[in-house]
Amino acid sequence: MQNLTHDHINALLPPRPDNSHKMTFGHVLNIAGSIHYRGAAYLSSISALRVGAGYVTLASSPSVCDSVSALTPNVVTLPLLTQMTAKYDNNAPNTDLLATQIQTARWQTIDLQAIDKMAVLQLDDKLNQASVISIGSGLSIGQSTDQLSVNFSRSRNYLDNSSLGNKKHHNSDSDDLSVPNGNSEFFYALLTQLQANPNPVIFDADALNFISRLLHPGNIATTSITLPKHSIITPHPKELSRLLNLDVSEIQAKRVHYTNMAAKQLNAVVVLKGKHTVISDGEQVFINPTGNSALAKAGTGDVLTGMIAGFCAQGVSPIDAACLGVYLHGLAGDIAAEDLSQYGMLASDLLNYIPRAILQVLSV
Ligand SMILES: NC(=O)C1=CN([C@@H]2O[C@H](COP(=O)(O)OP(=O)(O)OC[C@H]3O[C@@H](n4cnc5c(N)ncnc54)[C@H](OP(=O)(O)O)[C@@H]3O)[C@@H](O)[C@H]2O)[C@@H](O)CC1
Ligand SMILES: Nc1ncnc2c1ncn2[C@@H]1O[C@H](COP(=O)(O)OP(=O)(O)O)[C@@H](O)[C@H]1O
Repeated sequence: MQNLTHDHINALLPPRPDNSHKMTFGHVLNIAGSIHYRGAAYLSSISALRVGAGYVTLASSPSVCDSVSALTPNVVTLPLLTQMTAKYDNNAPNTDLLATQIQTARWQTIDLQAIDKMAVLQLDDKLNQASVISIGSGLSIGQSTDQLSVNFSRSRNYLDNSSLGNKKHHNSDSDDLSVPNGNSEFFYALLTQLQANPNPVIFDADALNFISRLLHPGNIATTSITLPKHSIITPHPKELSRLLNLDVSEIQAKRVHYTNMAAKQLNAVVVLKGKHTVISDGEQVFINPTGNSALAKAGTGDVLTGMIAGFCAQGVSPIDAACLGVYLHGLAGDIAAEDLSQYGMLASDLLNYIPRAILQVLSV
């Protein structure tokens, strides 16, 4: 077990070669945000750029993409299935009915067919192109009203039934996994799609809650799931308690033990958030000394997810990216609190202090 230090973090910072271009520093695909959590999509996207990623694409519902674009010119957006949303969203909330309508429509309407294909291929291309994928910040666990989830689910149905590729069809009925609604189906489809992805994948917030539901349908642990090879998960204590099916008090009493255990069980880097955040890959364990109560404010976890993704995009290993992200996130909070107080700092303020934290680490 090791405490993170300035020197350690300084040594982990990725190089910035002079002879470089934006793709030298990697591409983050951030699947985030939903109708009530637009801020999370913004915070997790900008923070990836703030730590040096060259390019961030936000994949979300059209309305979230619009909101984020209105706030910042720095994020590229991928509105999922825009045309289908416009055509169908208000008319037919039933996913199966929609899938049928789409199947019918694509033979009747040449434009719609082209648009559908383009939209689905766009997302598939981005999954393959991205150097790192982050998923979950503000991705609502709500029921069928969640626009993004329903859209993605539709896109998978469409993709599976179309001639776009030889995608394996996910038949939820024949699966051990519980797939209780469209959102889980959406996440399961994404998880399946990501199995073969060789690049890091970061799961946060509601993505973790989906994983918990797959692990413990009806609170009975009946199955195991496999995360992509280079996964990082960033639970707060309640989220880890859901993942491990334990009480929060039990997790908090043995933070190092359970972080390590989860890392081994899920074969992932685990970041257990809170004061003295614990980071483990199942072998090494790091404890973070930075941060203060200014960070106990809505949205700071979304900033952390983006920071870790931004370092992964630059080719840093998952465990090192987690250490860099956590330490600099806390340090940015410490510097911000000197200016703004622990009372007054906002998650959006934290974004502006990330460069100062990096400068401080570079100065050792
Ligand atoms: N601007 C935006 O768009 C924002 C969007 N956001 C997005 O919203 C989504 C849902 O986020 P959320 O905050 O509603 O749910 P979540 O964090 O699971 O809390 C639920 C309950 O869990 C508990 N609990 C929480 N932390 C704990 C801890 N450290 N230790 C122990 N327990 C803890 C606590 O329950 P209690 O203990 O009070 O019973 C709490 O009431 C998510 O996708 C996120 O990305 C947010 O980031 C905010 C800004
Ligand atoms: N008292 C504290 N001291 C240090 N860090 C904290 C403190 N409270 C919260 N944090 C940090 O702030 C972030 C909060 O993340 P999270 O709980 O996911 O919030 P949200 O979902 O609102 O973004 C985590 O990185 C956590 O470690």
